[in-house]
Amino acid sequence: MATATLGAHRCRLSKVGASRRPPPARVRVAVRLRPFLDEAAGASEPPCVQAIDSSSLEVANWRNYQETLKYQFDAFYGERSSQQDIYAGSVQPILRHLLEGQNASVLAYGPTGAGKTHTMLGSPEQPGVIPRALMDLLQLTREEGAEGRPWAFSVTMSYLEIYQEKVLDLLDPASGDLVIREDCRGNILIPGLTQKPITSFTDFEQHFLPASGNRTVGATRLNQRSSRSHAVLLVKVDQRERLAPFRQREGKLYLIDLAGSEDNRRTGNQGLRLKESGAINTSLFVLGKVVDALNQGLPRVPYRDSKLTRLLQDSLGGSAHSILIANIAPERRFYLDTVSALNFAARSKEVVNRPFTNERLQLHVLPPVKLSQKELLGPSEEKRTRGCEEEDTGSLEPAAAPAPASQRFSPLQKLSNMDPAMLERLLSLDRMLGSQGSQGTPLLSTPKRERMVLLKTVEEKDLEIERLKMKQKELEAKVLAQEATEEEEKNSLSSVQSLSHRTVTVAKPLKKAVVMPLQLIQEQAASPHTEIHVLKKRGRKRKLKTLDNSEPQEEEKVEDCWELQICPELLAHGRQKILDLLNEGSARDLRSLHRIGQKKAQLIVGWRKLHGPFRQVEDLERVEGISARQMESFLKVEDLERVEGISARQMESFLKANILGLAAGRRCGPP
Ligand SMILES: Nc1ncnc2c1ncn2[C@@H]1O[C@H](COP(=O)(O)OP(=O)(O)OP(=O)(O)O)[C@@H](O)[C@H]1O
Repeated sequence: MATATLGAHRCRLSKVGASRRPPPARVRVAVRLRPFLDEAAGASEPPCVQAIDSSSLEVANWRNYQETLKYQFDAFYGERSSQQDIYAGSVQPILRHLLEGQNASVLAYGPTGAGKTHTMLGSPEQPGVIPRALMDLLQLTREEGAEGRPWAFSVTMSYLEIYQEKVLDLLDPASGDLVIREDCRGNILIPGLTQKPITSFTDFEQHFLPASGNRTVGATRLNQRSSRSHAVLLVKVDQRERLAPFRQREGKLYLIDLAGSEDNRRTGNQGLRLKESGAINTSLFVLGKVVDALNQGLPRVPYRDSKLTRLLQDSLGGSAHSILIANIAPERRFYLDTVSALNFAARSKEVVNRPFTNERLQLHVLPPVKLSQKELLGPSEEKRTRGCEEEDTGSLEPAAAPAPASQRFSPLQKLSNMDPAMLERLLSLDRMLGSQGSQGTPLLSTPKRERMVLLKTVEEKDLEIERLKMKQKELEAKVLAQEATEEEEKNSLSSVQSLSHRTVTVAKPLKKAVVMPLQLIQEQAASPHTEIHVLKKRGRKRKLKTLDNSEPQEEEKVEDCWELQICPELLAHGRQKILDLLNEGSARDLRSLHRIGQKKAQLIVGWRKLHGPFRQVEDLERVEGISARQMESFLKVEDLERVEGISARQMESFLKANILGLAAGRRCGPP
């Protein structure tokens, strides 16, 4: 007895960065054998497929009837298996991933007439995977999203078919061929595809049943109601965290009933049917090539060679938990189709996906809009007397259908000359209050006076945070400078010449309250230590000593001389930060730099106004006293012409004092 050894290659994904890649999840493969459609035929001929156990089967080898081909899958469902067996055994377990913001897909594959539509759709008496999954998913989201649970859920559905390489919206058949796109994270999108919100199974049926009627089916010799297209039901589960940090997740479930591969000698297809069959077979052929490319780790996976594979890009070798249900028929006349479907299934089981949680933090930073004091304070006294409600909704219209998000925030937009970070916090606060139920008073609906008080409090807190951050930066720089001095002393004392450098792990600075995309946070987390190399011996320096009023004289003793050596990346980063500060910082910001007092800060600002931006940090040396005339026209600060600029000698110590501190603060985000 020979055993098939198919799909022996392990799939290697073409993307790099293995350490940060999500854990792999192999495409799971189940095989379902449909019963004989004609019982009489079943009684007279044995099925061409034999079950071995619940996950393996054997097929006679047509080249040598003394042999059988054995196949091992994740599950094998025999003729007597019910719709519930397939659903509970293979599909239900992946639904939970959707509630974790991950993608999942179920594909029914197999030759025409082998039972794909029966498996996916079923009948009212024997509902298939689609109605069962929807029923469970809606139930799950209801339970998990109940009041008091951390997440709120919303579910939407879209339904499309790929017919002769056209993507058609089954919920809006008039929309024409749609385009498939990919976002920056590799998610496949179809702009313009109808999305219907569904909250109950009745909702789902209301949309799904008529849309199913729009699917292209036709009669062939092998199937009276043969699907002439690939049908894709997309169910999106959006979830929103009710409390801070207000994460949002999106999980997508693809339920796909593929059109069957067709041998046109047996289907007797002609004309349109033949053309349809050509498109179906071509896309299934490309599907096979995609699976092979993934298995062999080829650098190019031909996803774009057909609409079907383009759509399945994030399900095969992509980000979804995928299950392939290969449907096969027992009749001998299906033998070759059966072996070919089993071979495809065996290859697919080697494909490895990398599902990840599709999560982001809510960030609606509004562009700052400068408004007059009058606009800031809202309508006039006279208008104020009309009542807070009208004023605070920012509209004279009575409350109607919920406005789009951008409009809902319009009252806050009036105050948007504030720091965007503060606005974001307010919006989050508002959403939090809003999500507490209709009784809660969202911040934006509070009377203006209270709102202003709240805004002021938040502003004060932000200022305090800023002050603390400045202080922290100063302390960090001091500690580093002190460490450097201690090290210098230590090295001088021990006179260990061989020591060329030492590595210091910079104390982790407090995190700045910046909302960052999860991916960015993960990337930053991947480099846990910031290393600065300090104290490289430069040589020996003669110490000069001044004797009385005479000229400086050389002292006999020579001292070791040490210099800071910072890793070049950090050095460049620190310099850039200083440069940014010099070009964009206010006089107050500039004072956060070491060796820059109030007057020098004003001088720099004045210089910038006169001469344009600094091109490099060293341009500071060019800063010198500004003439009284220039001062009058630009600064109106009388005594700056007496302030000296920064000399070349001061420059070195200025850089040392500042670069280290600023570079050490690199993980805190932009200045
Ligand atoms: N497990 C099953 N039990 C009973 N009848 C089945 C089963 N599977 C399929 N059938 C019946 O077999 C016939 C063909 O099935 P179906 O239309 O699902 O095939 P298909 O693979 O979707 O074909 P096509 O690719 O041409 O659309 C249908 O009449 C269906 O009811």
